[in-house]
Amino acid sequence: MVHMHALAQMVHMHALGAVGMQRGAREGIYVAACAWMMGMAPGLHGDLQGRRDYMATYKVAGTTWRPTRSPRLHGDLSIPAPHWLVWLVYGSYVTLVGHPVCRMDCMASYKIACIAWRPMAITVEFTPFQQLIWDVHHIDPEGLFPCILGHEAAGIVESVGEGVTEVQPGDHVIPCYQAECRECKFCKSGKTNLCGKVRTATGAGVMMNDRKSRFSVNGKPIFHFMGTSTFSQYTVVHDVSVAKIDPQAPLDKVCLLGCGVPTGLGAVWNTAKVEPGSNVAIFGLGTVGLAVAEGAKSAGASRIIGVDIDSKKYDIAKNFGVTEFVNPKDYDKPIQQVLVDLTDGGVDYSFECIGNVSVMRAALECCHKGWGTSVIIGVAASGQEISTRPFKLVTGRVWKGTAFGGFKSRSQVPWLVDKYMKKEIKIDEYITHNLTLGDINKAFDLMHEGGCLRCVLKLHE
Ligand SMILES: NC(=O)C1=CN([C@@H]2O[C@H](COP(=O)(O)OP(=O)(O)OC[C@H]3O[C@@H](n4cnc5c(N)ncnc54)[C@H](O)[C@@H]3O)[C@@H](O)[C@H]2O)C=CC1
Ligand SMILES: N[C@@H](CCC(=O)N[C@@H](CSC=O)C(=O)NCC(=O)O)C(=O)O
Repeated sequence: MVHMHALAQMVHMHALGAVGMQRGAREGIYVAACAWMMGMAPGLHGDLQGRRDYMATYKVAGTTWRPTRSPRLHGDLSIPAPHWLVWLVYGSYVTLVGHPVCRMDCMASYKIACIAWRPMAITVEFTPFQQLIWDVHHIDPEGLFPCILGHEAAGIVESVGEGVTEVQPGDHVIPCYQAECRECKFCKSGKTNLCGKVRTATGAGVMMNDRKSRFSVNGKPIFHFMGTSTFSQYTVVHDVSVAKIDPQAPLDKVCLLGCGVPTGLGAVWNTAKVEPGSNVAIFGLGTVGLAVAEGAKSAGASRIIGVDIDSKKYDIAKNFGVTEFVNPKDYDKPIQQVLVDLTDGGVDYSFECIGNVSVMRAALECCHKGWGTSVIIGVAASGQEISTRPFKLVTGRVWKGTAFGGFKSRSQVPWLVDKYMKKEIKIDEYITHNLTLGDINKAFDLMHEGGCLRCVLKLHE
């Protein structure tokens, strides 16, 4: 009973938009409202017919939506059936095209909302719908749809469930897809930042206590995503999945500390433990790769070689510490050989920040014999496998991986926020675009053109 009660601990946070609200099963928690815009006609872009009286954003400054009833006690949303199609297609698109879509979408703080299933359909060019559905399940068994996407955000606690002690309504928080319970085998090991307490539930898109979702549309459950589902104005997360942060910190900036920036910094500081004077190669100069560069520079690396197929990345990468740039397209020989030749036998540390298994091999093989360490950060499509000659490991190279840069989320995200407030780490520099939700397609275009690192989407001006 006690155990069940503990599992029921949750936090209700109003962060972004939301989707349907549902009374919590046992814990008396309620949530959410919807955030999608009512102004546009449903149809091509899949606008949803949310019930206006549940457009509850009453604690969100500047909102035009006002609840006529408490969002805590009522509600579901009414979504016309055809929009499920849009939603599923969008979900498939995210899964197939990969994390850039998710990640871009996830940039949000309170005053900001992203809606997972809105206009994305227009960018989908895949054809057979059934094939898409098959791919959703085939490519990523954890990619359950329909769901509310989003995992990189910041917000304010709206209400808490019984037994929640570490956060209170009004607290500023960053949701943590990597939880930290401090009591499971993983947390107590001192060897990892992974947490086992709610992982099986978050991987299955449900809450831990009753294995059910807190979101629904027309009575049909909508899955949670990564235990966060931050593309909504309100969300429901486990209490072990929020880090309480300095209330002075600007939420529309520190939302980036929910994933990519800590991952890059932590890969260097916690996972690789780069020493002063090291040679470092970074494959992929998106936000994660640039955060690796920033971390490597602060760790005292002497050479930081950025590798990217987009030469435009070099100019920006210099500002994060990259000292040299290599575009694999400029060479006939394998990129690992290019790097070995450039560095008198190989680099001390390499980081794969793309999610490409061929590049992961190159990143390992460009490491110096005897000691070179390669850290896999990129998330490959589910089912993909890495390979190399075992001899590469026999002769002293080390292959590692990292999730959230090895940071213990609840303990260390507040520390990262403080470092940002003291100007010891960058955040603003990763935000290349600030757009409104209505411009979300433009944001996707920018991202695909390679000109966008992180785009923060505002729901309302
Ligand atoms: N392990 C973890 O905890 C986390 C992993 N990730 C993963 O890290 C990866 C990077 O994320 P972002 O920086 O946000 O992505 P991004 O899409 O912004 O950046 C990727 C970069 O790789 C470059 N690139 C693509 N193919 C390449 C190739 N063959 N050779 C060289 N460069 C190539 C692109 O031009 C781009 O600059 C993703 O796979 C993401 O899922 C992100 C956050 C946390
Ligand atoms: N479900 C995928 C693997 C997804 C994955 O590796 N996720 C990363 C976070 S990516 C952030 O943008 C991660 O840290 N995972 C650790 C975890 O505990 O989930 C698959 O099945 O391949």
